[in-house]
Amino acid sequence: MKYVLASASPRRQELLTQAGFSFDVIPSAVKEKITKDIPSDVVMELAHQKALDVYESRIKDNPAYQTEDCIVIGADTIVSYRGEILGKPADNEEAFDMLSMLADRTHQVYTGVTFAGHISGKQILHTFYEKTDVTFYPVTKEDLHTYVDSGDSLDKAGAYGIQGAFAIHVKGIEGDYNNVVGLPIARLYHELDSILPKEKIHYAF
Ligand SMILES: Cc1cn([C@H]2C[C@H](O)[C@@H](COP(=O)(O)OP(=O)(O)OP(=O)(O)O)O2)c(=O)[nH]c1=O
Repeated sequence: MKYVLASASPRRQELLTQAGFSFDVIPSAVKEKITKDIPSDVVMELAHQKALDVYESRIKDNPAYQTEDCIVIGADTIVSYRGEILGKPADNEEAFDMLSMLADRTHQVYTGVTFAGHISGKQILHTFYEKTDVTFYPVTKEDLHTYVDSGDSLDKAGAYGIQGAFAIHVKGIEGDYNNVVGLPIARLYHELDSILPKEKIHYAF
């Protein structure tokens, strides 16, 4: 079994490696197009676009991937607060505004995941999402500025990384921590398990 991660995110690569998978990395260059408006649909739509883009442009007709079963994994993460969808902030000002809105409240983090590939000659296309609730303590303006000025916000949905310095403001979470970081690895394993014969899921441990 060959796995391909359709992502440039170092966090997703780390999580998949930690879980014992070996895989190639082929980031998707697809121009993401949102046509849905509820968060779970948006992340599934974007994960689908990323996985399918890599599968169709780099895998499907590539002889190097024809001799074996292959699954491309695409993922997308967004933050949602009261129906508003927050992706990556455009600049520090937007990052500050996002974090001001999220401070002292509970918001949701959604990650969508798509498997696109071929197993025993049959096409596979499978998508799911996972949701985690995250609650922040109240955060002073000064602390928000310090964090945003560190530059950690810009490549992250909702303008924070739970795995970094912003962890000091996280009061609690309900659900899968890894889902917030960008890949719900336990759900991913169980979804693979639900669509593949057990002997086909090759991982290191
Ligand atoms: C909320 C949160 C998000 N993030 C990250 C995960 C994702 O990398 C990023 C959301 O952007 P995405 O568009 O989901 O992913 P990406 O652009 O980083 O990578 P690719 O499209 O190539 O797969 O935010 C954290 O690292 N920590 C957090 O606490």
